[in-house]
Amino acid sequence: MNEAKARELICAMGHRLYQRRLVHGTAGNISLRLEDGWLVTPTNTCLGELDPASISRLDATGRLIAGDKPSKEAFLHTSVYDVRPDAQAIIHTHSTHSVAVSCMDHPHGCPPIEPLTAYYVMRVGELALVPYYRPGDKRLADAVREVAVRHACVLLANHGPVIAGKGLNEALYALEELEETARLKLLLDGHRTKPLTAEQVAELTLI
Ligand SMILES: O=C(O)[C@@H](O)C(=O)COP(=O)(O)O
Ligand SMILES: [Zn+2]
Repeated sequence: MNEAKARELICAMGHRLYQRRLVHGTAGNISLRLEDGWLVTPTNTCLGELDPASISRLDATGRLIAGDKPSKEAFLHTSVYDVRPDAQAIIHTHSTHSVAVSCMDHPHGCPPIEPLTAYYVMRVGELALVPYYRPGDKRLADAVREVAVRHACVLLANHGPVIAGKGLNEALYALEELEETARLKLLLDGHRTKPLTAEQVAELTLI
């Protein structure tokens, strides 16, 4: 993709996330893969007010070659691109309901959100949970790398979601489905629920 166009797309996506209240303040970051590196949003920037010229341009080794200082999670984005050749875009947010679920005590080995609906399974698949590390910690990027091989959607404990997609729109739609299903999970708290069975999940495919 043409770099100028990619810069515009990142700014437009930041604006959409902000308008939809999926990000607030300066939380979250967005990246887009280029042929020889990638673009990532600058650190400490409001995603609703991005300037195309300030977007950080990193080369294939992760070195900054243009734009402002990159997101502190640039390593985390690289980890995902390294292990998911299909991923062209990544969105990380602190979307409220997803963060709420990320703060719950999940039994070891259980996904943080059960397969409550078919659409959740088709858009998000099985959500991986990564233990808490300080934002920007290299260990966080390493932990994400381990699970991103098998999971396009990852939830960082006490932090928020990281979503990889074939494009920015695909990542956004998965993020929105995750956020709405996290809300459903919280609404269902205290109610007897009946998630889909393994057989029902198996007949669904990610779209
Ligand atoms: O939670 C954090 O601090 C980061 O993961 C984040 O969301 C924003 O960091 P920058 O992209 O460095 O602004
Ligand atoms: Zn964050």
